Amino acid sequence: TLFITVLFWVLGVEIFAQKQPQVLPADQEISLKYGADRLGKRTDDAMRKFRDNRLGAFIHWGLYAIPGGEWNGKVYNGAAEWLKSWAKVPADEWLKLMDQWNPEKFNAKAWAKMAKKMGVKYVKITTKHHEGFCLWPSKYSKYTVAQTPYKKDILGELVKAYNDEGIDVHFYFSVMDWSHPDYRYDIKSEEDAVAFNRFLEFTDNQLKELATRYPTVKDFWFDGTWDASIKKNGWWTAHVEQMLKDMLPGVTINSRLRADDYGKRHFDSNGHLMGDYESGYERRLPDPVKDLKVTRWDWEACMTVPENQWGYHKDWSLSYVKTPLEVLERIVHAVAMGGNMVVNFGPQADGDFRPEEKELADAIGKWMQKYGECIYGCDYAGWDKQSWGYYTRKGKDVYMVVFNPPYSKHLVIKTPKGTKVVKAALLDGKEVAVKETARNEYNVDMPAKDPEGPFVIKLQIEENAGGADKYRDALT
Ligand SMILES: C[C@@H]1O/C(=N\OC(=O)Nc2ccccc2)[C@@H](O)[C@H](O)[C@@H]1O
Repeated sequence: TLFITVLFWVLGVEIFAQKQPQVLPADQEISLKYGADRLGKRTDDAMRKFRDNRLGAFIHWGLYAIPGGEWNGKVYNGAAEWLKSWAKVPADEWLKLMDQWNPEKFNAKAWAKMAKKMGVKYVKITTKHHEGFCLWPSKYSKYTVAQTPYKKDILGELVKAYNDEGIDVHFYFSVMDWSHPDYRYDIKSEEDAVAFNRFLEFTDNQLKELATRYPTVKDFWFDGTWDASIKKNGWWTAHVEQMLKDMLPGVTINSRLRADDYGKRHFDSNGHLMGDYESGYERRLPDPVKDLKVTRWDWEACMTVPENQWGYHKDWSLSYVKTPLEVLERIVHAVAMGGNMVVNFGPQADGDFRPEEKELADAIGKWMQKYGECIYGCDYAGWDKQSWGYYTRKGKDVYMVVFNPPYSKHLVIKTPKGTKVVKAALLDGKEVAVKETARNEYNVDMPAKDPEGPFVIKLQIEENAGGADKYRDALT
């Protein structure tokens, strides 16, 4: 009996183990059925709009906003949207929070106006987070807004309000669903496999429901896809990407959804990006000197204002809260490296925003109003990073976004070979002096009047300017 038991256990583990790729010479690619289906950046209009939008906002709103990080009198300093996990609350007890879901201050039009004033071009909304509570009246779950005192379709109200303001809507969707009895963290038995296949069908149905009910959605941002159960079902992640693209031509899909034949995530076993843009830069950014590889593909970063709070937490004193300037620098840093930035908001349970978030939206909006042309439609300039700040570029225009003015009063520029700086001016047209100091090196003067905050200088350049120059390299 023992032998049989061990045999079955070994077989079981063997059958449900993650497939491993054969090892090949480095230059040889392995054949994949569920790897990247495209090499290089997408060049269609829908992707161009995704890229040109550059600045987005995240909305993390769910039952977790009600307790706001506190459970049974204990405040947890972990991410508030994970409180169910920190406080070890059983799903049925957690979902009883639905009886209190009645955001009497919720006004979708006011949310959309706030986003418009902030200058975001898109908003990513948590349709369903890990807790399994749906902001839309899904017919595949009993844990939705329809079964709360609020009753109405919050997601539908938000999609209309944002779209009416000309703001694109993206859907955050957590595959991991703590409310669903068929969710599995791993597949270790036939029973696991049967249950999880039921779960994948349920998930397909919810995704088709979202795509059908809200056809103006421009993007699906998948999360909750790191468990072994998903990595062992790379085929399903490829199927979901294709299913949504068939239903909504042009829709964009993030890399975090995807796992290939061997469970490799984001980048397949041959190193190619899956999905339409990399979504690994969460609360961190690529280094502007060491990580220039990211300029080869589309990517989108997302960030929290406290150190790590996506959902509403009642006590922001528990961690460092970024100032508007620190948020702004991250936005510019992302665009300067060819990426998008999504700034997170965690609305209160009553449907209003906390004062810090309203002040942040206002401050960012004021800057974008004045300097947004160095963000929207801009990309990596390809020039060496300097200490005073960041370059962005749009066609022939190169922008200097200055965060750290030097005591020398000169902003040093090093241009690529064959590129000359012809003129430099503030965005109001006022010129600032440019002096060539060496081959491909210039000093740009700080403006006479201190801009009192991060500001932009627009450069007029001449590329492939040939001809000998007066400089001699040192003979070393
Ligand atoms: C945007 C955030 O996304 C999450 N998790 O993200 C990740 O786990 N990110 C991650 C994981 C591994 C590597 C890089 C990023 C969620 O758990 C969290 O509540 C929030 O919705």
